[in-house]
Amino acid sequence: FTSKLLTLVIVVKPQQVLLGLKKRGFGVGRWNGFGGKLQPGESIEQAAKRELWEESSLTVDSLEKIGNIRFEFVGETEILDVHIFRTDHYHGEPSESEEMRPQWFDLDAIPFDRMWPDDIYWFPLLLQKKKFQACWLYHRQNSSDWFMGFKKSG
Ligand SMILES: CN1CCN(c2cc(NC3CC3)nc(N)n2)CC1
Repeated sequence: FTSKLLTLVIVVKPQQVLLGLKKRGFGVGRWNGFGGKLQPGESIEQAAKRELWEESSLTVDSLEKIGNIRFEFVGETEILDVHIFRTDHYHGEPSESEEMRPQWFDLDAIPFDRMWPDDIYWFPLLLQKKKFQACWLYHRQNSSDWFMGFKKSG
């Protein structure tokens, strides 16, 4: 198996969370935090800050590393190793990019039915400022329906 390092940044205000609607590419049509791949020579945190800026035009002083989820897909050999960050302090106003349309959501109105199915399991932990690790095994039936289960961690 090979693993691909990816970043995910969730921007939180006291009563709201910033999500972006993915306009193209992997996860198109789903609301998610902001993130992407690392460029050569970049640390994970540098990549996370860059992707946040590219996709939402927000800048941050600091990111808090709060989680790591590894996604395996039945029948595929590449594992997605997603490093998840939270920030409560940012600069600027969110604006639409080619990749993402940002929108603030009340914490009791997070659109889990239009997000990746794993999110409903770990978003509450992020909002409670808990740190977590998880492994998911996804079955990609066809382009639309996915189902998944915890993969024995390790
Ligand atoms: C740029 N990255 C892509 C992967 N990603 C994912 C993935 C994910 N589930 C995996 C089955 C796909 N779930 C969330 N919430 N984010 C973060 C952003």
